[in-house]
Amino acid sequence: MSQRTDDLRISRAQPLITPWILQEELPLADTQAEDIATARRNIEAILAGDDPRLLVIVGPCSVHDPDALLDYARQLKALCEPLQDAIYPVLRVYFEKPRTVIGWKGLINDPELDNSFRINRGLHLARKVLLDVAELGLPAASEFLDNTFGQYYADLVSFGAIGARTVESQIHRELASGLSMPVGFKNATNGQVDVAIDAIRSASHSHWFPSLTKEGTPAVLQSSGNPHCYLILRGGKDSGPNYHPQAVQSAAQALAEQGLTASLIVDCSHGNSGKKPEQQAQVVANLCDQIDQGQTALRGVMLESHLVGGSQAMAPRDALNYGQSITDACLSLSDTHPLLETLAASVRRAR
Ligand SMILES: O=C[C@H](O)[C@H](O)COP(=O)(O)O
Ligand SMILES: C=C(OP(=O)(O)O)C(=O)O
Repeated sequence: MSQRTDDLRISRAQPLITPWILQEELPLADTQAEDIATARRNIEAILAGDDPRLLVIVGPCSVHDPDALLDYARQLKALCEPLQDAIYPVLRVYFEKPRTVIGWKGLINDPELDNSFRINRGLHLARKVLLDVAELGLPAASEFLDNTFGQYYADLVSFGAIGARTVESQIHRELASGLSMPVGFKNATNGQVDVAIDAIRSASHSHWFPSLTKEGTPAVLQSSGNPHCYLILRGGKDSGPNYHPQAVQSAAQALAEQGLTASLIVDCSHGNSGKKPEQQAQVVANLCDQIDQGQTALRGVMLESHLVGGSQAMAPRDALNYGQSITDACLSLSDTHPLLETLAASVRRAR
């Protein structure tokens, strides 16, 4: 045999379920499909400035325990009911975690949290969680990281995010150009905002790119371009937080200079909180001042919040605290509630 030159570093290959089979097993009911289409339209209207409410994307950094997520979702929904005239809550349901170096990559990649990497089970669980969230009547937001996993669950997502680590990736811009929901692009981890604006411009165009059909066949897809792409300010390593009035105004201006809607979402966590969950409250207070002062470009906020505040180290499933993050530290839901009320009060005053 001649010298082998291929797959030298692939030690295993396992079958992957097809999107079609997963969707057949876990179908989206007509009522929930209507709800998701309505939620996407509502989010688009808010971000376009046609609906005066504030988009609030709130929930755990990542889903590791579907029961705890659903528990959180039920409680969040009840807390937001009296605030519905002013804020539009969307649950963070994040399954794909982009890591700075290494670490648990989320429920799809390793659903048992034990390095067994049962990805078929992870896809199954992710779809089931999203169906349960849809049945509760809450729209879901999720980050798309793998460029094929969306085929398994994007039909259940009302807001998509492209993260700070992939905002400059052409593959992710192509993916966003074909997604059926509004998409937010984070500024880069170093704080650069212009790359996210480039991403919005790129994703608004049609692209041809390789992907997977629902039947699981490799295919070249042509997208039509996504006209509902928006900027998410999340702060950065080099330039620090970017939620304060000057940063928001300058981002709004940079968008307008490119002929884009001056509309943005501020992520109160990540680089804007230095990953200290309690700092999210200060960011919210500052954003409320900006809303009070008539900053209309500010149309959404993102909060990382779970049943229990803080975070815990990865451990076997039965040794974990219920309802506490195993990725970034979160605010507790009880500490999140007053922030939601404050945001709603500001929106009512200003709009
Ligand atoms: O949102 C989650 C994290 O900030 C992101 O996945 C990076 O995490 P890491 O720096 O701990 O790898
Ligand atoms: C990974 C995330 O954020 P960022 O891309 O801003 O680091 C996230 O929102 O989970």
